[in-house]
Formats: sequence, structure tokens, C-alpha cells
Amino acid sequence: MADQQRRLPYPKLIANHLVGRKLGAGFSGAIFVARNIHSQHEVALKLQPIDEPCPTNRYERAFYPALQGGKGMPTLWAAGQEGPWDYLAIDLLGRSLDSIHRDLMMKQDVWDLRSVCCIAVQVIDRLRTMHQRGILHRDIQLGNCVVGPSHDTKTIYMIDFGFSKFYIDPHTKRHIPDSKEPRDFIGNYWFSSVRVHCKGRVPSRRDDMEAMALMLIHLLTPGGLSWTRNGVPKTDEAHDVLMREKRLARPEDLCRGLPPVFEEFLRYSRKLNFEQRPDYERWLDEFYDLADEYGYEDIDKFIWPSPYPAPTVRVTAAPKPSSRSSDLEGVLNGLANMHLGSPGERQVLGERPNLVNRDSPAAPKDDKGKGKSKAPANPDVIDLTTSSDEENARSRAGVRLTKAAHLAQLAREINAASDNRALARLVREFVRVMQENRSKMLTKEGFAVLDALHKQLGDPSVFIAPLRTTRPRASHGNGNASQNENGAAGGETRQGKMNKLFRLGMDVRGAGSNTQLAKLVAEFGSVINRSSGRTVTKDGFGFLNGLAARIETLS
Ligand SMILES: Nc1ncnc2c1ncn2[C@@H]1O[C@H](COP(=O)(O)OP(=O)(O)OP(=O)(O)O)[C@@H](O)[C@H]1O
Repeated sequence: MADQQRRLPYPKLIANHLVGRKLGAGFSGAIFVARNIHSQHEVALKLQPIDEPCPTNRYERAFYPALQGGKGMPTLWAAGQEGPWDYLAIDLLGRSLDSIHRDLMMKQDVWDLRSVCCIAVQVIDRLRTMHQRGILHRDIQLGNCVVGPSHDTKTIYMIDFGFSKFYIDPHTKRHIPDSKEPRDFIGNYWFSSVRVHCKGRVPSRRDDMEAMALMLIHLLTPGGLSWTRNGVPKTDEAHDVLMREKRLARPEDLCRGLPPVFEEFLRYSRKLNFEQRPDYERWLDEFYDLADEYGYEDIDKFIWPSPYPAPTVRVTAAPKPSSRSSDLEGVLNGLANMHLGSPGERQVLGERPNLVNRDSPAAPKDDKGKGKSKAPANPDVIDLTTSSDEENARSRAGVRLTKAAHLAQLAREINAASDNRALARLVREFVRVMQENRSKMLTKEGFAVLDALHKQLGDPSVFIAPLRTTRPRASHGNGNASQNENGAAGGETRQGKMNKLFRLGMDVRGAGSNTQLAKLVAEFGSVINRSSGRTVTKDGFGFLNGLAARIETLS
């Protein structure tokens, strides 16, 4: 192909378009600014020799018609073949995120959180559009996310559908089938999902989501994801090393130091079933909420340069997987992943031993004391952070725990508490941890604390369903006519949440028994679960403080 291009100079005029400066070159062609000689309309013209062995222009042409009119989807102005060239004339767009990234990395080591939230909500929305139209992108990367044309610079556009695929069979209207047969890899080395890249599985919607999650984490990781740092692998060995590193990278390590939503998003996309529709609305909400928490407005507008250029969060020193422990880690990781799953699949408290906590801080550590856990006696109580012994040891040594680890520990202690006085102390500790943390979002570990409280205050011996369940959430501009564009429909409105929390704060003061308090905890959990940010507000903390006081009084 490179030879062919050298033999074949790019034309000056093609399909009534004067070919101007080169915008970029890809795997199998190049792209130019071009002007229509009749209308003077400027476009981006993708040129590829017609006998190109990998005719991505031709593939791409098949997807444009289905994508027309979708927000952030380029308009196709002309396409066809002329002489030895295959051409596509599409909207002339702005800079790619890759080009912005390269410039930015000269000045700082990670992106600012506002911009990453913008990219998250826009790319989720773009994927929703593509998937709704039956198309997988299959090559999510920074170079394929491009700032819009001059009249629409705050929108991120998706480009490059050369690897895309219809996942809904146009004839049968059914999802394409999965297969256990490993397939040749199509996609990019950096962000393609572990399943597709390292295991040769058939791509589906979940893999576009995972690629996006990895791309977002990359932007917040100094130096980028570890496997991207040696450039494109040039040998099979280098590729094997890259795949191994990607496969073994644990979400909790990749996302250390980031708001929990990034880790949750990555785990979520990896747990989706082959044919499952991703819950785009939920993840839009999660990233809108994250932006809200940090006070960023209008994040459906990508503004560059960013109004908040300073990095706010970044991944902190993710340890490299060691080959010695990788197998055991893989097993533990698998178990931990099972445990972390989507809220509906979580282990419920009723099936755990209530007062016996085998994973408690007092549990013996392994010989070497490295906290690289031997498998705990009861796999049901594997710590969500996968290194609870280590965390507990660190906590005893006065080292600050992460919010997640601290809450997980509190849940365990509540499960082990045997009187009201201990419970009241733990509720106060819960309030302290939540208030000290910048994010007031009640994460799954926070809900585990409420679950434990609910159970202990109610009947510790009975089965209860977890308080955090899949929730009806507001939806942000999902293109569905029946939905409010501002996302006001569904879920708990802010006013409704305030009113309910205020009332719960009053009720808790008058509760006459632990059982009544348990009901109020359940109500509290459900209000937070249904609210758009899952955040604990001032009234929420009022309720929790009232709860601690009441538990103590009833002791
Ligand atoms: N419509 C456009 N407007 C402006 N720039 C564009 C446009 N399309 C592509 N580019 C620029 O050209 C680069 C290559 O484009 P594109 O990814 O579509 O080509 P490709 O040949 O399919 O590339 P690859 O082989 O890398 O996937 C992009 O990263 C972007 O910088």
C-alpha cells in the first residue's frame, strides 16, 4: 500500500473537489481539506486507492447512511470512485482529541476532570446513537474523537468507521451470534477491550464501552495506561507483553486515586453479557453527577482550552502486576469481580455470617505479612479492595485508608457489632468518613454500610435485599422523544429528595425501637439510591447524625 501511494500521486481535483492541504493519514489512505468547485463548500476528503487490500473507505461508506442526522456524526457529502481513487467527502471537523492530548502532555501529565467528564458524556451519547442504529464502532481511540466543525466546536464527533460493524443482522434483525472460536483482532492496541484484544472474542456493544472506559482512564493517568508507554508493538513478543499487561491490569489499580465512577464503569462494561444493551442513561447520569459534585457546569459542552485547566484527579502509582503472584491474583481478582458485580447481583447480607467476621482486622495474616492474601476462609467476604488485610494493617499503623476501603471496613465492623453503643459509634464514623471525603456520593461500599446497619437494626438473622438496586434514573438527552432533554424525568427530583430527607430527619428523632430505625435506614437508602447523584446532602447527614443519637438513646 505504501508503495502504491508513492507510485500514485494524490490528485488535485476529484469528484468536483479541489484537493487542498493534508489533514492526516491513516492505515490505508489520507485525508485532505477539499473545496467543492461549484458550491465552494469545504469538506474533509478521504482518499484511498481502489485496489487497496484493506478498503476501509468502502467499508465506511456502508455505515454513513445509517448514521446521518445523529448528533456528533459527520455528514457524508459525497462518496464513490473516480479513476484509481475511492473517495469520501465528509464534514470538515476540528482537532482530534489525540492532537489535543499530544499538545497538552507537553504542559501537564493528565487532563483536567471537567474535560474528561465532557468526553465521557459525549462519547457515551455517541455510542448510544451508533448502537441504537445497529452499529459497533470497534475502534474507539482519541484519534477517532474529533472536535466539531466551526459552527459546532463544543460537540465531539466520532469518525473513522472503517472497522465498524452492524451487530444487528439487517435481514434477520437479530443480534449477531457469539462464538467461542478465537478471531483475528480488529481494533487498536491501546483501548480495545481485553475480551476482544486478548481473548479473540466477537466484539459487541460492551466492548465499545470498555474501550471508552480505558480511554478515559488513560487521560487521567500520568504517562498514560502502562501498556501504551512503549509505543506500537513491533514484534509478536512485544505484542504478547502488551496483551499480558493489559489482561492483568486490575481495575482498582488502573483507577487508584480516581473518583470511584471510573472503576465502576470499567468493571460494569466488563461484566455485560454479549448481547446486553449497556445502560447508557445510567452512565450519563453518573458522569453528570460527578461533574456536579465538582461544580462543573454545562459538561455536555466540550470547551477547549478547558475553563478549569489544572488537573484535579489523577491515577496514583498503580503497581505493575508481578508474574510471581499473577495466577493467584487472577483467581482472587475473579472472585472480587464476582463480588463487585452489578448491584443486583451482589451477595446479600442475609447470606453472610452476621456476628462472625472472618475477614475482620483480627484475622491472622499470611506468614510473610505482605497482605497478599491467602484466600480468605469464606469467599463471600472477600474484601472489595482485594487487600483488606493490608488495608486493615495500614489503618492500624495510622495510614489513611481510601474512602472505599474505609467504608468496606466499617460495613464489616457493623456486621460484627453486638450492641447499640457500638453501632452508634460506627454510624458517627460513617458520617465522618463521608464528610471528610470530597465526593459525597454514596458508592457501593457506602450502601454496604447501610445494608449492614439495616440488618443489624432490624432482625440480624433474616434475609434482606440490598438497598442499592438498579434504579430508575433521569436521562440526559438520549434522543428519545418522550424524555426530557434536561434529564428531569424519572428518578428522584432534588426537591423530592430534600423533602424526604428532611422528613426522615424528623422521624428518626421520634423512633421508638431498633426495628423502626431499620425501616428509616431502608427509606434513607432508597431515597439516595433513586436520587440522580446518589450524594449525601446536608439533610442526609442530619438524618445520619440523628440516627446515631437515637441508636445510642435506645441502647
Ligand atoms: N472529517 C475530518 N475533519 C478533520 N480532520 C479529520 C477528519 N477526519 C479525519 N481527520 C483527521 O485525520 C486523521 C485520520 O483520519 P481517519 O482516522 O478517519 O483515517 P484512517 O485512514 O481511517 O485512520 P486510521 O488508519 O488511523 O484509523 C484523524 O485522526 C483526524 O486527525
